[in-house]
Amino acid sequence: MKNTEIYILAGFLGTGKTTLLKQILKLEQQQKRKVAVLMNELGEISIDSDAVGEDVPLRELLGGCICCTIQDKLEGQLQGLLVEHQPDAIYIETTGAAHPVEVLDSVLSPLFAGKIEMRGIITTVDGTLWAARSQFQPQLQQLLLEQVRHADLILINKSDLLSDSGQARVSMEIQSINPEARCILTTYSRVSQRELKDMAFAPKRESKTAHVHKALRLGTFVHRFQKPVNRERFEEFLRSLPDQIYRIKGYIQFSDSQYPDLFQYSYGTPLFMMEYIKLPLTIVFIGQDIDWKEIQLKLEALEN
Ligand SMILES: Nc1nc2c(ncn2[C@@H]2O[C@H](COP(=O)(O)OP(=O)(O)OP(=O)(O)O)[C@@H](O)[C@H]2O)c(=O)[nH]1
Repeated sequence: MKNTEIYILAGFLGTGKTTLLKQILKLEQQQKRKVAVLMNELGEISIDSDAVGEDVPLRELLGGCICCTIQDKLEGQLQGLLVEHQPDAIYIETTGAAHPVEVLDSVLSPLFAGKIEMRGIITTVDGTLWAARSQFQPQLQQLLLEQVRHADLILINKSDLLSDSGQARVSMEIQSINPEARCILTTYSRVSQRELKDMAFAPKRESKTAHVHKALRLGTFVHRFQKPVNRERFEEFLRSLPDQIYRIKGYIQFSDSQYPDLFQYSYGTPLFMMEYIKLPLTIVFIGQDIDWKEIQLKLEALEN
């Protein structure tokens, strides 16, 4: 039997990993390959699991990052997927705060020797975020760098939001940091089967494996809305948020709508998508050094 291919999807919060996973699952389905997904999220609840169809075996690691607190659990979940499903490939979507090498370390455990073939690390980079990275604190800049440095395939995503000269500049910078990786400009993480097939795994030896994201002091907060909220007031709330809230996702219902919206927010940009089914109105926040009590009070005020 062929070894199960393993792919690690890395990249900072909101850069397009789940969008990429959806694309890949579609490509794999066309090839009629059997795949499984292991999804790690910092928050205690998963929003992205809906991205994976019911026919794809999915294991979730919630409430921590593979690369430190839940390394053992990753091994257990991976083992479970291998034994129960014997898939052709397993895609591991890491939290945006994960250091790719530390995730790689857990995958390359002797437990899986002879069972898996490590195919590579795919890193998604938000082109606009990269272009503005000098404004971020050093630990975050370091994490973005490490995610690029250790990738085998790099998607410079959200290229629709970059000018032509911006695309050229970001591509050149990223390629010079990691000349061995294939680097492509994408929108909505669109890759071809060929680009995935051509990827060659090449572990990079020297690395700063410090728990970069611990220094980032990222925290998560979950809020469950008890009732619909006013749209304008919610938008006002978003505008009042500190820049260090990197990511929000979840479901929200507005008082002028019959159904909830899937809500995505990365670096100040909100996106709403109507969902035509009733869903638990839960949203997850990820940010750095945030006074979550204050956020909670503001959210509760929206419901009054
Ligand atoms: N304009 C634009 N938006 C994009 C692109 N790719 C993804 N997005 C949007 O960016 C947001 C984040 O995308 P995700 O795929 O959820 O990002 P992620 O890396 O999985 O996020 P986390 O799981 O929170 O780390 C979503 O609202 C996407 O629709 C792109 O190429 N252009």
